[in-house]
Amino acid sequence: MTEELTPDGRRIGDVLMDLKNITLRFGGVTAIKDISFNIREGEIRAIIGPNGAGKSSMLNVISGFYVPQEGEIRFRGERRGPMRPYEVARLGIARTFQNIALFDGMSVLDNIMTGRLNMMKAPIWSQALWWGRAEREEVENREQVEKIIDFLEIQNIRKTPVGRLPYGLKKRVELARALAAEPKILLLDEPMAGMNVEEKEDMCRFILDVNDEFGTTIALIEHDMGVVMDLSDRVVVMDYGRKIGDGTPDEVRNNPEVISAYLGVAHE
Ligand SMILES: Nc1ncnc2c1ncn2[C@@H]1O[C@H](COP(=O)(O)OP(=O)(O)OP(=O)(O)O)[C@@H](O)[C@H]1O
Repeated sequence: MTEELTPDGRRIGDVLMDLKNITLRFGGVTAIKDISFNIREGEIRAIIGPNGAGKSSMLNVISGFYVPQEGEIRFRGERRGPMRPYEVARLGIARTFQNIALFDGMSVLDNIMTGRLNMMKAPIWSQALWWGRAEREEVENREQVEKIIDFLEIQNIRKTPVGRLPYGLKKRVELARALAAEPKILLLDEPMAGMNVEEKEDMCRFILDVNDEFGTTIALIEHDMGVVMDLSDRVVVMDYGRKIGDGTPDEVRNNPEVISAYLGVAHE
């Protein structure tokens, strides 16, 4: 295994996911054009670009939700074919959504527990009868969920129905639910969208802490350039479905094509 230390002392390992020559079309629209990049173990990888650049499409390809017409995806060196959502979860990929997708009427605790559903191994009859393995699993699930609740500092709202929470906390609960699945790769779709400055700072801290404490690899899409540059180890820049930049935040910041295509637009 190759391992590198980042300037702030975090460990970045081998390539975890390798995407080669990915092309994705919707009818006549080519959302992704022949893009290759990889995600290394332990890193925080951002995908940025102007509106319509193809970022969400790319996140959906990574998560297995979209199957590209061309190209190859390897996860831990193994070629990944089309998969069902539960197979993706079993592989260790979890995500949050741009528009929060929680159960408003359910408590914070119950919402986070749903993140563990894919991990239940006991057969349904033993779950129904509450015996042996099912009971052990339930205890394990609760322990893991409690750990995450402590970690994300949401103990005081554990019984609150999610619908009553302010936006920033809902986003934190969504992060908690994704973490409950103990993912190898966590995909975050605009984790800071709609947040005020304080909520953004909290979210940034939690993302860094998750990466640090659990060693979770993180891929994210985010419009807030300050956040992206602060958080990420490497950044892929997309424009009109093409990749126009890929590198450290500094490399990307100084890439002329990126400046004209994206940063230029953002500062107009
Ligand atoms: N399900 C779909 N059906 C048809 N076209 C789509 C679909 N999803 C995305 N597209 C098109 O693919 C292109 C890329 O869209 P995508 O949503 O991936 O971009 P984006 O960079 O995430 O944009 P934004 O920042 O506005 O969310 C756009 O032209 C979009 O209209």
